[in-house]
Amino acid sequence: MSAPLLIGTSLKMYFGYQQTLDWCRQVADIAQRHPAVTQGHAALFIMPSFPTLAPVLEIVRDTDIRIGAQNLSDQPPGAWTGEVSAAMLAEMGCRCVEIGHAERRRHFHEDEALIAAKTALAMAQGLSPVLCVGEVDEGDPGLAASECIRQIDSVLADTPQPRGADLIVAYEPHWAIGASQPASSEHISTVCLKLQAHLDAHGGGRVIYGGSAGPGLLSRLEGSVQGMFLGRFVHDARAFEQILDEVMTLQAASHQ
Ligand SMILES: O=C(CO)COP(=O)(O)O
Repeated sequence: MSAPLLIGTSLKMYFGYQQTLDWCRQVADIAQRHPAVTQGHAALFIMPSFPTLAPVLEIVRDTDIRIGAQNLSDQPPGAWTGEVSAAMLAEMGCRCVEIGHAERRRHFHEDEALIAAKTALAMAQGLSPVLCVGEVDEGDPGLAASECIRQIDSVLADTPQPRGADLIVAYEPHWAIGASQPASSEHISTVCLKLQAHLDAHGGGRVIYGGSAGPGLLSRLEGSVQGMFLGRFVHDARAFEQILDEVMTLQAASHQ
């Protein structure tokens, strides 16, 4: 059987505390009964805000949903007021962590050296980095892929290989985040296939797409991505279910 499609989301800073827990209960319920998940065709991950990590880990305890943080410190534990270490995230049961999102690069001036340090610490603690890469402005997909490969190589230069499935690269063109619709399917497929070929040749990893993704997109991408990184368009948890329905349809089609 092929590897499960990765279907994940970051809740960013949209939801309140109780709202996050309620939404996670809904998704956990979907995960426990949807055949895409129970038959191993989809693997889910959720990245809620820091204060909700502990109760969310408890909510998903009887599921295979992976929980991750949206950020971590670039430093080992110590005198870093307000920061959260990779070690603590791993200890509490997180299995992945988001690194280098466009919003953190833009608003918090995160550069590649910082993103590389966070990635190395996450990997050392056994957390799967969800490493976000993407071009700033809309343009040629070949150039976009080259820019993303440059970002990947810069960040991963000093991390050990093979990385296998532990590395998730989220291709998120900055211009398609928070937009009314995702990048074109042709653009996404061209870039993601190039990134996947690059990872396959350099230590492994899996490429997923994010940026105004929602129901319907996975089907249009015809197998050119290993999953999706979702935002606003799964704030209604029923959209998660629709996307898992698509996973089942794709799975059935691949056996015809
Ligand atoms: O940045 C994203 C996921 O991390 C995408 O967010 P939106 O789907 O809301 O544009």
